[in-house]
Amino acid sequence: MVHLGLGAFHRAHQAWYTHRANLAASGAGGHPADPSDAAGAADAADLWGIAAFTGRRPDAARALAAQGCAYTLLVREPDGDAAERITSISGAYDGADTAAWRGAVANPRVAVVTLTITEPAYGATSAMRRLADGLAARRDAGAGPLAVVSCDNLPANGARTRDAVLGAADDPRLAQWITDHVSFVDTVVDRITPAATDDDRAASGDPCVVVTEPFTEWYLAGEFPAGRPAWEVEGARFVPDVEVYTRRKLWLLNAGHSLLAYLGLARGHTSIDEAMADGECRRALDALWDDAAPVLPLPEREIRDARAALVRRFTNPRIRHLLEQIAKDGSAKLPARSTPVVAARLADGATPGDGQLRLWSAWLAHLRSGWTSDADPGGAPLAARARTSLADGAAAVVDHLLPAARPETITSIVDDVARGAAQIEGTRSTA
Ligand SMILES: NC(=O)c1ccc[n+]([C@@H]2O[C@H](COP(=O)([O-])OP(=O)(O)OC[C@H]3O[C@@H](n4cnc5c(N)ncnc54)[C@H](O)[C@@H]3O)[C@@H](O)[C@H]2O)c1
Ligand SMILES: O=P(O)(O)OC[C@@H](O)[C@@H](O)[C@H](O)[C@H](O)CO
Repeated sequence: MVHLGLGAFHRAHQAWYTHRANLAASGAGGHPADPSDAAGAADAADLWGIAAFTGRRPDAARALAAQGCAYTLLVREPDGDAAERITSISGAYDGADTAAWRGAVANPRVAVVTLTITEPAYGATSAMRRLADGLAARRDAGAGPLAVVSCDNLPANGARTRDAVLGAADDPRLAQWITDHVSFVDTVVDRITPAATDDDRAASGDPCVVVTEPFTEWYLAGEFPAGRPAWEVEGARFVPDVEVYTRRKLWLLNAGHSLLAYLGLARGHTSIDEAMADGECRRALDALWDDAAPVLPLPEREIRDARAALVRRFTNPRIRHLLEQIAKDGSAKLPARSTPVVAARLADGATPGDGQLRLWSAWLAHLRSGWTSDADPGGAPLAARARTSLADGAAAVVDHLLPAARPETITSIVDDVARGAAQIEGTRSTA
């Protein structure tokens, strides 16, 4: 396997599933061969190794390579940590090392490329060019078909990757080769994995430690023309279509996270569990979920259970998920987390939903006071307008989140969003 985006989540999720699949295959577990080394050990045929590339900076690759690519996964249970040594990553590389990248993707023993490159990367050209470049090297090497598996929090992430990579392939013959040989798998991934802290590193004695929660989920839909690890060993589910799971995850968990982040920051909180202890945030979360429930194509009972499970996960005081981390890149995240709910409600003749608009208001308040260009480069034009006035900011937010709505609908939503932000800020909506 090859991975792009060597962050915390990949190491808590795909690398862990692969590690466990290796353990099951070998009976004992072992360190697999590095797929970037074309002459790598053939005796590890049943084990899967991951050549993992960082996306933007070399630091994570250097630190991991310096310790032989193995690291500690701390699974934070409510009453203590369970530590596991993960050995599925077999090589860690600076993403800027284009020779290593091309060599890895072109290796005929590589069957799967996974991605965790964050949501904005799908609208930017650099990551998709890199992927197209690797696939061009694979075509030139005659290395055959493979699967590309996006593991980012986006609806139809496989289809979205395919469209973006075809857009980045300037040569039509490469685009045709990709269409004929590359399968883009849609996924829904779930495991709350906050960035590790200095305390976590000191306590574990591992500079590359990853901290995560016990819960984990992975739905996949698509073909693996060159094979794959037995991820089902740990419960990964291969399904014909992931759409319903996508909606449940993005509309409940991720939208809830974004609401708690923007409202929680405005109310002086630092982490998800702190925001959950604030009655005002909890009521806002319930209202957000109440709005999503009627347009979620799931039995009522399933939605109730999913909400209860999320309350348990969000209130885990041992997972300190920082609101600042979740608040990043709102301009790329909210169109997937809230827009479809509001659009579906409007299409059903319902109101946009006060709970959803509270999220939009909280985001507007954040654009006015908490936004920084490195935390959300794509939000710059919105923040500029938001800082001019609440009314202009509300219009910019609604334009961004609901570009196709009817003018009379927009006018009333803009007013509501401005009023909500004024209330969060304790100012007047005309300010
Ligand atoms: N952390 C979680 O709880 C979680 C859970 C489910 C899904 N995810 C998905 O995984 C993504 C990464 O989360 P994380 O916790 O690993 O974050 P992280 O900050 O630890 O790592 C992000 C990785 O993405 C890379 N990256 C960023 N922009 C890129 C670009 N333009 N091109 C290539 N690589 C790029 C970075 O270099 C880094 O390796 C999230 O954005 C989300 O879509 C995360
Ligand atoms: O990772 P992001 O930046 O897409 O979103 C922040 C969180 O909402 C997210 O990481 C969740 O923790 C995760 O999606 C849980 O599976």
